[in-house]
Amino acid sequence: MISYLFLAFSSYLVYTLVNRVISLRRNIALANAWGLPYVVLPLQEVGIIRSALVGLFVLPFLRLFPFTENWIWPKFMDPFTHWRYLRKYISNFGDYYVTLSPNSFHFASINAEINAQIANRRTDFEKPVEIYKIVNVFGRNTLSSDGPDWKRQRKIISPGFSERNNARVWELGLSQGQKMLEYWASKEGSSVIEMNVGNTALDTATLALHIICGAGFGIPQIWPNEDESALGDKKWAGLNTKKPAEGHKLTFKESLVSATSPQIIWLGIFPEWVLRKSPFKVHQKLLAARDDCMFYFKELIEQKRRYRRLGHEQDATDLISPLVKASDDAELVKAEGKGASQDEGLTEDEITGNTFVIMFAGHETTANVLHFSFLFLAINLAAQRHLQSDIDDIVGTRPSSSWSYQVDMRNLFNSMVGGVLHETLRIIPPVVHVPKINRGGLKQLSVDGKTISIPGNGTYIHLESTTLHRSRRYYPYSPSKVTDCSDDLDDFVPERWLQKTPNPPPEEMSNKQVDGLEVASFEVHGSLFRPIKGAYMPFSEGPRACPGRRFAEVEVTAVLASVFKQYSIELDVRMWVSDEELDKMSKEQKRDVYAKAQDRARKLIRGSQMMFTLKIEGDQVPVRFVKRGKERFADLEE
Ligand code: HEM
Repeated sequence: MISYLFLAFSSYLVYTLVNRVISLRRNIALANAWGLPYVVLPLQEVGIIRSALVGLFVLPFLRLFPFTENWIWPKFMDPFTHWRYLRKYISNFGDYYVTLSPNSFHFASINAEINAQIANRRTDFEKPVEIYKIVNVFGRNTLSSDGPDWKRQRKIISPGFSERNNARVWELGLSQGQKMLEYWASKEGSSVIEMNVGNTALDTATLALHIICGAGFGIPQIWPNEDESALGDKKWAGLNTKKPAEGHKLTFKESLVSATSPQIIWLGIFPEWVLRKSPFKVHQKLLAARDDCMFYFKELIEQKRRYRRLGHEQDATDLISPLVKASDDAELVKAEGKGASQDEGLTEDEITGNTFVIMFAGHETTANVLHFSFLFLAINLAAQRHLQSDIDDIVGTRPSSSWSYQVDMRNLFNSMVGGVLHETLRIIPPVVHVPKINRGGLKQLSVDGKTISIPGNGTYIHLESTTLHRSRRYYPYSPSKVTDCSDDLDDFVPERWLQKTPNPPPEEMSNKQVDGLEVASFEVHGSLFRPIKGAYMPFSEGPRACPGRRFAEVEVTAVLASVFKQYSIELDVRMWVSDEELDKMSKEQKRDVYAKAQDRARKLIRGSQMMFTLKIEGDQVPVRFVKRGKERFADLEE
């Protein structure tokens, strides 16, 4: 009996092995036939969970064997190889290449011409929605849909991203920037002159959450040092009070924080009924947060409905009211017997799904840009001084409460403030690559005057932003002042975005609408360097580009300008010397100690890990915000 079992098992193994060898040879032949440079891998995975498993188990296992250090293929098995190794290994292959294994054929591009074609041919190159299932925990949504389903949802959410909404983001960005400073000043050991902040990521996350709640949902939020009376008549139990609504464990803010944490991955691994029976606290806490969050979403949606019924619809500038309106209008059409409402509205499940996705996609991304901008400016004091001088030139001595969206936003965006925003997104984009899939037949693309073919039948495509954004082909550069590299494309140099002559308005801006959105006035006749199409991809491009791009740009511009108008940021060097010791130091000694802090901060930023977006895990970079004029390292500017 045992020998029969053994025979059956060995036959199965041999069959599988032979099959794999045949498909690998076929994939290699395909790559050769189409002249695509390739790397062979034993396996490659896509999707948040599967690629996390490779990153957490397979690669660390290989690293246990020192002889694998010089092997190239494990580097390409890393789902985030472009961030991890930047240009190091990719440069062997040129602007595009294929990674293939017995059961997969993936195409990666760091070429602007290719990216622009792929991103704009939506039906040829679809979104691999199966890898976004995890964001369906609150219902179906635009991020995880494709085809007509996506088109319908996108048409409904887009009008919310209007100039009226951007203006609201502007006001909130300015006021929340101030409130974050007040919160820091209120903490023990800090004052309005000098604030110690151990981890800016936590507070930029709170700030971004407040802005998405305020401008996205119409629910103002308060900082821990603020009193609920600051909410005036906009105080709603649980939605923005310090205590949860009756019968709930968490407030809206707390439940949002949990529901968007990496723990959410459990809901993608196990069905809900399994998690409900799980003895682990982490699973029970996650489900409780999910349930509370769903309760608050429903409350919020009901609130928008009531508001509409009271006839206040015209005043609504948030992103959720258009979803509710579309669903109510479709219901009305249905009730009147005029038919096909499902082609126009959203189901209740889609309203909660999209509410969550707007929050999820818009919160952490923007918070990260602010966090890394702060750190880069603390490292690069000369750039910070240039930023402050531009802010002073634009807003003078006017208080931030009087800065206008129409004029000041445009001017700040086209100055070093916009330079810092673009440079941070260039170096460390929160979304490191844009995935696509070719489900159909062979597709042709033109590149550098040649035609290349992309095989079909489920070829995954990765448009890799981190390496693309470091290409000498697309970005102005000079020799690095930080390393011995002959270009500074790995360094934070926001000045590279400033140019003397304004750009002509881009083609699509001359139409009244961009992707269904109103023209954003601050980009028309902008003077910042404008990379060619497909070369700058933090927000993706084409019909599936981020609808929240302007929301994020306005938010970051407002917060940076309001903070740096009054304060400077410096790395906290107390890990090496006390304040008293520092006061007695010569300029050279101060330069040395600051260099240590810069070096440590650069290393920690480079070590950022992908947890939905790039984040510094573990040790953080402590900083100090000091009133302008009170800087300790003002004389060190490079
Ligand atoms: C710096 C901040 C941001 C970055 C870097 C960013 C980046 C992106 C990228 C790359 C995509 C395309 C993803 C893909 O195709 O796989 C995307 C989609 C999306 N983003 Fe953003 N985003 C940002 C801010 C925002 C904000 C503030 C909002 C909302 C308030 C938002 C809402 C969305 C939504 C709803 C989608 C899905 C669109 C669709 O598939 O139709 N994003 N974002």
